[in-house]
Amino acid sequence: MTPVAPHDTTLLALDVGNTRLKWALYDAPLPGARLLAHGVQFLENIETLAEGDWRQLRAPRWVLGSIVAGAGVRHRVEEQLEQWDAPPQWVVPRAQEAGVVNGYDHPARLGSDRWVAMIGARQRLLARGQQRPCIVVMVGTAVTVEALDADGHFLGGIILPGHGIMLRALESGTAGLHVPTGDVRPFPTNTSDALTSGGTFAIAGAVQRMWDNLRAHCQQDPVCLMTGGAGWKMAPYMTVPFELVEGLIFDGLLTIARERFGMAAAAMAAATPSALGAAR
Ligand SMILES: Nc1ncnc2c1ncn2[C@@H]1O[C@H](COP(=O)(O)OP(=O)(O)OP(=O)(O)O)[C@@H](O)[C@H]1O
Ligand SMILES: CC(C)(CO)[C@@H](O)C(=O)NCCC(=O)O
Ligand SMILES: [K+]
Repeated sequence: MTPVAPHDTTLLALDVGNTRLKWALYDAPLPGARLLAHGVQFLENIETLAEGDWRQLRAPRWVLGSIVAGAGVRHRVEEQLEQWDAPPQWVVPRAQEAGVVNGYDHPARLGSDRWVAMIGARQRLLARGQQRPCIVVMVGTAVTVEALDADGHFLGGIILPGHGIMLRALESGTAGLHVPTGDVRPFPTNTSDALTSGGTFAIAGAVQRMWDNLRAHCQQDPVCLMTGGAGWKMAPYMTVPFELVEGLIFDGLLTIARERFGMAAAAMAAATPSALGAAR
């Protein structure tokens, strides 16, 4: 096992989705921490991490992650982390955390990625003084659209198939549809364009609907933050004002990390001022 330096405050943050694992190493468990290294790996290739991307990595003091893949994947990720002395903590959605109140019927049954992204979104809005209703869109294997009111109450959200799953479902459920990539057009006139546009409009339309629902509920225009690996593909076709933000899940993990490890990190930083810098 690689020992951690006594005053090291590094955090390894993990976002394990249904297709890919995304990781980021930060110099401190705080929003705005310096990013030291990051990467992404398809779930099939998790076994290569310890001997590959993570081989030369500075040993993290803490490991905090969101995971929505199954127990088998979690176990395989944990095996890759064994080289370090930091047992991973996996976020389980609570009734409330970091300024977000969880309106789910069974709070722990909410996907941890959805919870963490909402905490990241809330932190981002508050950091710039915007206390407004917020729609959080994540575009990945699945698509989720969450609604938060101006006080940080998660009112509820929707889950829909991602673009890839929609098209594969059509391909396997019909005789006449295959899945060549087409273009998004207002009035598609061939099968490829019809499929590609259908998937894109389904996502954009779902976001519009949730935005309308939230505006009607709050009597105020919501902010819409969109994240996820395929967010940029949706950007040209959105019908509500939105911001594309990279790494909302990592913002959320840093915010949760501050609550869990911030005190310990501050104490270490006080012992060695150079470790964190005077600004923090
Ligand atoms: N044109 C498109 N518009 C919207 N989404 C698309 C488009 N093309 C592909 N996608 C979706 O993007 C997903 C791939 O994005 P990416 O690999 O970044 O997902 P991810 O965020 O890593 O997923 P997860 O976190 O669930 O593992 C595919 O699953 C597919 O559904
Ligand atoms: C919906 C997904 C697949 C999105 O990644 C994930 O958040 C998940 O598995 N959620 C659990 C069920 C729920 O959120 O209600
Ligand atoms: K995801």
